[in-house]
Amino acid sequence: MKITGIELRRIAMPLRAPFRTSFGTEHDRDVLLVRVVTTHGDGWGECAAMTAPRYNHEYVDAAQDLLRRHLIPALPATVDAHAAGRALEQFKGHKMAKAALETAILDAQLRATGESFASYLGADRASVPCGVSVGIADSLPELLDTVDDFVQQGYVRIKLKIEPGWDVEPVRAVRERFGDQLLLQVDANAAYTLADARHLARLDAFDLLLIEQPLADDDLVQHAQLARRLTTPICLDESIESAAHAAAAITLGACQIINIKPGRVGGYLEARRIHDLCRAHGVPVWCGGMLETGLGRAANIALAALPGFTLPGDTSASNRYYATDITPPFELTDGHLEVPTAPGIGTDPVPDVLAEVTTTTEWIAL
Ligand SMILES: O=C(O)CCC(=O)N[C@@H](C(=O)O)c1ccccc1
Repeated sequence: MKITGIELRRIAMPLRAPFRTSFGTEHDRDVLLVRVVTTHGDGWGECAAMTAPRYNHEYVDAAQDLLRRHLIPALPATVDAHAAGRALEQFKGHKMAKAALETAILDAQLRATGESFASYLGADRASVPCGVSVGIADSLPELLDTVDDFVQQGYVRIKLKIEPGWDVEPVRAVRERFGDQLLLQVDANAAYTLADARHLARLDAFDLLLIEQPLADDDLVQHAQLARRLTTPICLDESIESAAHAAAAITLGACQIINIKPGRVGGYLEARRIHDLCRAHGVPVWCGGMLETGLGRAANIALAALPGFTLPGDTSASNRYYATDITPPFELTDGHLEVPTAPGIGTDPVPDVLAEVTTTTEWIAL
């Protein structure tokens, strides 16, 4: 497949409501989309990087700059997703920028061969159960109303963002209101230290599925020490940027579950490698989210349909974050989303909506 040019497009996506985590509050997403134009058709990739480097070290302006200056010029004239991945290995880090480019190339490649992401990646399900991520609220009543709304919509799992000062009480309130049957987990986004171990152990009383990324992203050893002091399984997110990281975390006992985000790990090929490794070790995985539009969401749903994804992911419906998605919306049915079956990622931007939200476009001829 020969690439004739690549479009770097920025879109402004206002969130339906502010989304607060331990590292800040998101009000809108400034999203970088990569469109690869090839001799066999187009492909789309969505960059997960946020406006500021708060989730991890990446941010969207840096991703676009890196794509323009280094990643796109490094692509071989004739390319497929594997060749692109190999070509980009010469550059350190910046997994989200690399993932967006590799995904766009994989999308173009699969649209040309007529194969869906789900089929190519090895999905074994036609729909996936969906969890939802609930931000830090201003009060317990507000939190309970939000959770109630999502439970009524049919979400099969609730994830609560936590931080010091907002952890045990919100979890206790949700458990008391919604009972012990509700699948419930928490996400700290690295807000705690090992000194908080005794406090975090108080969460063991609430039968949580997992506690996600309690400690710093670069500290597997302390996560392993914390794991020995909790009964709640530890799930890692920010700490796992590759299959090698996943192998080290499992070997050290730093986690019992892994949240796989294709952007964070450099793309869907590495995401599948992590899935395969975890499956071989009996480590459950689930698909995390970065507030993706329908383009990234479509590819994530396909990934979430692989056999080792045994826990509901953050693959929520489009309307969880956006009043109008740039693709036909993904809508929950009985707590599940249908896995796209059309070639490639299986969906396309709606031209008028995309034009409406576009802030800049940049064309790079190859
Ligand atoms: O549903 C989604 O797409 C978001 C799920 C979610 O909570 N993402 C978190 C996270 O740390 O995993 C997040 C990432 C980046 C920015 C905000 C929130």
